Amino acid sequence: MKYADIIVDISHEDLDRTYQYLIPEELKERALLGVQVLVPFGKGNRQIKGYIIGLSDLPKWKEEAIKPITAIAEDTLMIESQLISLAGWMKDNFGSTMNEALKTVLPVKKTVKQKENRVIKAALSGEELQAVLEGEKKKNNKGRVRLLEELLKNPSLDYEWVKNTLNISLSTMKDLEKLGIIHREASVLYRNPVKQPSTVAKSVVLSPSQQEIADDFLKEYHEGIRKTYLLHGVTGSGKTEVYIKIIEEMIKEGKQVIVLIPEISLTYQTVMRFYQKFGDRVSIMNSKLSQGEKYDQYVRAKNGDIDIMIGPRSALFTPFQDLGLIIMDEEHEGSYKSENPPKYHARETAIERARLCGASVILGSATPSLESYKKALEGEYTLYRLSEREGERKMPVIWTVDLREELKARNKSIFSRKLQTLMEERLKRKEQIMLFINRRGYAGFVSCRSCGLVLKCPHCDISLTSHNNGKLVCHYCGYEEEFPDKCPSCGSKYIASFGTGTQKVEEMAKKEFPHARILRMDMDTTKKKGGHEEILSAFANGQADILVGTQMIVKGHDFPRVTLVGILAADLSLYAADFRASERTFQLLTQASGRAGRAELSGEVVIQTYQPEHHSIVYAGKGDYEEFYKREMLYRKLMSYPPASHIMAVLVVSKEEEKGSKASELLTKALKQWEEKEELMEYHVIGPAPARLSKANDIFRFCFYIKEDDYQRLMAAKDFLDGFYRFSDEFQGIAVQFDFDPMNSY
Ligand SMILES: Nc1ncnc2c1ncn2[C@@H]1O[C@H](COP(=O)(O)OP(=O)(O)OP(=O)(O)O)[C@@H](O)[C@H]1O
Ligand SMILES: [Zn+2]
Ligand SMILES: [Zn+2]
Repeated sequence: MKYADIIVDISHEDLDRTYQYLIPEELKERALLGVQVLVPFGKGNRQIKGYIIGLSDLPKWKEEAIKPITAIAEDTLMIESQLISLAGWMKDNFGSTMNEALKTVLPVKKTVKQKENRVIKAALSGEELQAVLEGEKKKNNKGRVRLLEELLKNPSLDYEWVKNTLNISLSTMKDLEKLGIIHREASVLYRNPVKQPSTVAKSVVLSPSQQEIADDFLKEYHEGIRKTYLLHGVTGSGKTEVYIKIIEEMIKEGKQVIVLIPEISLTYQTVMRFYQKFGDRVSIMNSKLSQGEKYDQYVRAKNGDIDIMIGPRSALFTPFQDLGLIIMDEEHEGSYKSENPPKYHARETAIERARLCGASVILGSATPSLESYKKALEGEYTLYRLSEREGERKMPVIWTVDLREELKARNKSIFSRKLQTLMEERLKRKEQIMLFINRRGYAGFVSCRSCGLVLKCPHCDISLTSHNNGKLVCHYCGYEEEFPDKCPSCGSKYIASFGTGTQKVEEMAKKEFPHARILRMDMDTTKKKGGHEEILSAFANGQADILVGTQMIVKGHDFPRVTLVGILAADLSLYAADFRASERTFQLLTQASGRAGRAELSGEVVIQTYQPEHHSIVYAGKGDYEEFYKREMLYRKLMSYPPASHIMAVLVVSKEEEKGSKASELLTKALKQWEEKEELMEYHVIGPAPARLSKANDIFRFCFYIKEDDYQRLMAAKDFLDGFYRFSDEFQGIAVQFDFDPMNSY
C-alpha cells in the first residue's frame, strides 16, 4: 500500500477525521493497521504521533501535497495499537466501517472529569491547635472556632462536609491555610462500581477432575502454548471454581485477565464470588455504570491498578497492557453477538484479541454453541470436560410430561399432575421452587392443542407466523397461507397462536398454593435499577418459596435450597422463526434444569411439553448434550445452516414500503448479474421477503439471506452489494445492513 490514513487524536469523538500520508519505501513492511507513527503536522510541520487506521493505493489529494510519514514510533506496542488493529479485523470480518469498529474498541474517548476526594487537614499539632482555638474564641470568630474544634477531634475532614454541614466558607478555609493552620488536599478518587463484600470466599478444594483441568491449562501456558480451550462442564460442575483457580495463578505471574459473562448473569452473586477472592484487584463493566464510572475503570485497567475485568461483550476491549487470558463464560449466549454495526461476535473477536497479544482463551458452558463444539471436536480448540457434579451434589432427576395427556385427563391447569404433586411436597419440606416460562420468540407461532402440530413453511422448515391480516407467513422466504380453521393433521378445532405470560403463571400459582410466598421476575418487575438484585437476594434469603420468571432466572444462579424446577411450556421457544430455535430451546431447558439440586439437597425437574418427542426436549430430558449435538448438526448440514455452512443476512430498511421492497429485489438481481459477468460460482440466495419485524418505527424492513460454505465469498458478496447500493440513485433514503451468521432471524 502506498498511503496511510492517520488519526492523530484518538480521544476525539469524530474518528473520521483522518489525514493521509505517504508511506516511504523503507517503512512499507512495518506500516500496518494500528501502528503508531510520527508525522509532520500543521503549518510548522511539527512532529506528532498518530495511528494508522487505514491503508490504500489511491491518493486523496494531489500527490505532491501528501507528506511522508517520518518514522514508526518506538513505542509501537501500545495497547491502542493492538485495539486499532483489532478494529481493522472486525471491519474485515463483520462488515462494518472502520469508524464504527473504532468506536467499539475505543469506547471511552472524551476525558470524563475525575472525581476528587478533597480533605481539610490540620497543619499543626493538637497543642498548637488548642492554642489557636483559644485565641479565635476570644475574637469571637465563630466559623474558625467550629472548624478548629472539629479538627481537634479528627485531624482530617471531608471538604464537602466542612463546607456544607459545618458551613465554613471557602474564604475562611483559605485564610486559615495562609496562616499555616490547615492545608487542603485533593486526591483522585476512582469510582469503584462494586461495594466491597463483608464476607470472605468459602474455601474450595478443587475435585481431582477440576484440578486436572487447571493443571493442564497452566502447564500448557507455561510451555508457551497459546490457544483456545472449550470447557464443557455440566451445570453446577464447578466451572467457575476452575476459572478462579486459573486466574489466581495468572495474576501471580503478573498477567491480567478478562472474564466475559452475559450482562443478564452479571449479578451480585457472581460478581461477589470474584470479589471475595480477589478484592479490589477486580472491577466490572456493565451498561448500568455511568460514563464517569466507565472511564475510571479504563484508567485503572490501563494503569495496572486492577488485574481482572468482569463484564459483558464490551469488557473485551479493556486496555490491559499484559493480558494473559480471556475467559468467556456461557459462551453459547446469543447476547455475545452485537446487534448494532459492527455486528461482531465476542467469541471470535476474543480469539483474535488473544492472538494479537499472545493470550489464551477459555470458553465455558454446560451447553456449548454448536460452533464451538464443532471446532473442539475437530481439534481446533482443546476440549475439557466436567461431566458430573462431585461429592454430595448430584445432577437432578428430570421428568418430561406430555401436556396432551393432561388435556385428555381433563387437567386444564397450567401445572401438570406431576408438577403439582412435587410442588406440594417441596412447600411442605420448606424447600424452594423455580417456575420457568420460556417466552422467547413465542409470539405468533400456531399450534394445535390436541395433537401438538405446529404449522411450518413447506420450503424452510421454520414455523409460520400468524399475522393480524389472518394469514400465516414464512419470514425466511415469504411463503403465505390462510389461517386454517381446523388442524390439518387431526382436524381438531383447538388450533391457535400461542402465548402465556409470567403474570398468569403467578396468578395460577397463588390460586393453587394460597399459602406459598411467590416472587416474580420478568421485564416488568426488574425495570427499576437494582430490581434484579432485590428479587434475587430476597429469594436467596428464603423470603419466598416460589420464584416465577422468564429466561432471566436461569442464568448462572446458585441457590442451594432450590430442589424443584418446573418448566411450564418448553415448546414456546421451539418454533421461533429461526434456524437456531432447537439449539436455544435445548440450552434453556438444560440451564433451567441446572438450577435444581446444586447443594446437598437433591433436585428434580419437570419439563412440560406438547412435543415430548422433539430432539431438543428428549436430549435435555436425558441431559445428553452429545446426542443433541449430533442430531442438530444433521439438520444444519441438511439445510446448510451454520456451523455447517455460513449465512449472511442482508437487511434493507426504508421509510417507503414500495421502495424498500424494490431495493431488496434490485440487490438480489444485481448479485445475479455480477455472478454471470464475473463467471463466479452461483450464490445461494433465499428471499427477499418482508422481515419478521416487517415494520418498526414506521420503517419497513426487508431481508434476504445468502448461504455459502466459504466465508470469504460471503465477504466478497457483501463488498459487492455495499458498493452497488452506495453508488445507485435508487437507494436514496435506503439503508442496507449486513449480518454474518446471525443469532436471530430478521
Ligand atoms: N470442588 C468443590 N468443592 C466444594 N464446592 C464446590 C466445588 N466445586 C464447585 N462447588 C460448588 O458448587 C456450586 C456450583 O459450582 P459453580 O457455580 O462453580 O458451577 P458452574 O459449573 O459454574 O455452574 P453453572 O454453569 O450451572 O452456572 C457452587 O456453589 C460451588 O461453590
Ligand atoms: Zn391437531
Ligand atoms: Zn419459507
